[in-house]
Amino acid sequence: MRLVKTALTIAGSDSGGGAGIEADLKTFTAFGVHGLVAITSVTAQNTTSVTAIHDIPPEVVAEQIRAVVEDIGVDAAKTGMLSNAEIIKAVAKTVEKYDFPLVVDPVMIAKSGAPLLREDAVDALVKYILPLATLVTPNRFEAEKLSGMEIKTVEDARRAAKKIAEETGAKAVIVKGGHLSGEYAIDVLYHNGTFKEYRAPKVEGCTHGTGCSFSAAITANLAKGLGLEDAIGVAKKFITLGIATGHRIGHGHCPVNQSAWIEIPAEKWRIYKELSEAVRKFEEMSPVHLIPEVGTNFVYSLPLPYARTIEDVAGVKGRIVKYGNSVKAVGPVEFGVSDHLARAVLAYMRFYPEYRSAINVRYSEEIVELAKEQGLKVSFYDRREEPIEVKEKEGATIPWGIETAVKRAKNRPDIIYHLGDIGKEPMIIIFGKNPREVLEKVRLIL
Ligand SMILES: Nc1ncnc2c1ncn2[C@@H]1O[C@H](COP(=O)(O)OP(=O)(O)OP(=O)(O)O)[C@@H](O)[C@H]1O
Ligand SMILES: Cc1ncc(CO)c(N)n1
Repeated sequence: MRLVKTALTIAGSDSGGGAGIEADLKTFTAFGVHGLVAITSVTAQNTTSVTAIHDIPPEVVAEQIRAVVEDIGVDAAKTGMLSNAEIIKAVAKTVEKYDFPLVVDPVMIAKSGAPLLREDAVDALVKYILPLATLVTPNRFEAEKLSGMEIKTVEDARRAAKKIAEETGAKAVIVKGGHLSGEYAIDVLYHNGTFKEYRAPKVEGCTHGTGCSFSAAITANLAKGLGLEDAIGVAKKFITLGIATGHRIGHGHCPVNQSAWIEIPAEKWRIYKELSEAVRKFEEMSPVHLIPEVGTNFVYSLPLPYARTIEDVAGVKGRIVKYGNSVKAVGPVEFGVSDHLARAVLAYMRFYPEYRSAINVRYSEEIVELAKEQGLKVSFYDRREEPIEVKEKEGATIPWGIETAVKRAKNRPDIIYHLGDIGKEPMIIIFGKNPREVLEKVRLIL
């Protein structure tokens, strides 16, 4: 028995690695599915344009499908860019022999505006491929073309989805709402005579390859045995995260980040382990005189672009406190449990993205002097200089303070302190790339 599930993508290559086969393979990997490919066309493409297209001979496309189905086996498949009518016919003739679910992304035009399907091939797509589809995933413009209707609202999208399903014989149709206006990205599924809506807040981010990655995510989850509606639900979460966390590369539409789905949980686990270990070592050092009245926290953030809010920063729940002659972590390491120190590290990362860990310790002139003697760079901010608009904005003091201190220093400061204010204890914050480096700096001042 084969333990790993397999998914096949029949699509074009995007040299920019954002859409097409490349997006599909990364998506399959993110879901733990073994990816198989049948390349239909090679495009020279980046985030701004498509500059060349070289179609693969139809018989070679068909042979790629046959080769993997007959040896390895395919649990689910998708089509992307099919480019011309001959490739469409060859693909249809080949896949109709097999019974795996087929997701059809009716790719017509790239985000950059380049046509990826010949005008005269739309009819072939409708005639030969759509009747074989378990699901068709048109965006607004593709759905307009396939239904002959104008689509401006979710209500229009519903009518178009139903019409496309009824006219083409596709088992289900989801009209994607990425290109409709509004606060939410709403996709409308028509399946078994009923409608279902999938909605997510529209996010600012990277949208090259959204359609490919979305349909690949549905395909991967069908391969894993999920029902259609559940597979779409997972894919919707996946694509929203991928858009929000895209790396800003290139000069045009930056690509969806398919890795976020697995990278974030994996990083969180590493952070949990490293920080827990460092907290244990800090307790062993028993630095009672370093613990301020409000207690110490020790934080470690996800890397950028994943570090967005305090929920992305791990800290010690209940902080680290004095306990007789020793120091003790009150609770375990968790994400989202630090407020002040998490904001400080997020603010610091805007200037020094690799410095993701910090600890706060009691302020005293001696500690600051000792740190300087040990060669640590020190900067500070004065809460009394805080502009009124910053004071009035919830959670703005610390980012302002860190920014002020960073800008005041000539070189990157290892330590930032402030002298407190009415009702605010003065404090020292020590920064490092990771908890181990932070602990080394703590040792220097012990
Ligand atoms: N800004 C956004 N915020 C959240 N979700 C979005 C956004 N843009 C698109 N989506 C979602 O991404 C998925 C893909 O939809 P979209 O309409 O962008 O596909 P597409 O136009 O085919 O993409 P492609 O660029 O690959 O051609 C859908 O679930 C859609 O709702
Ligand atoms: C190869 C390829 N397939 C699909 C898309 C969809 O955007 C693209 N840009 N490039």
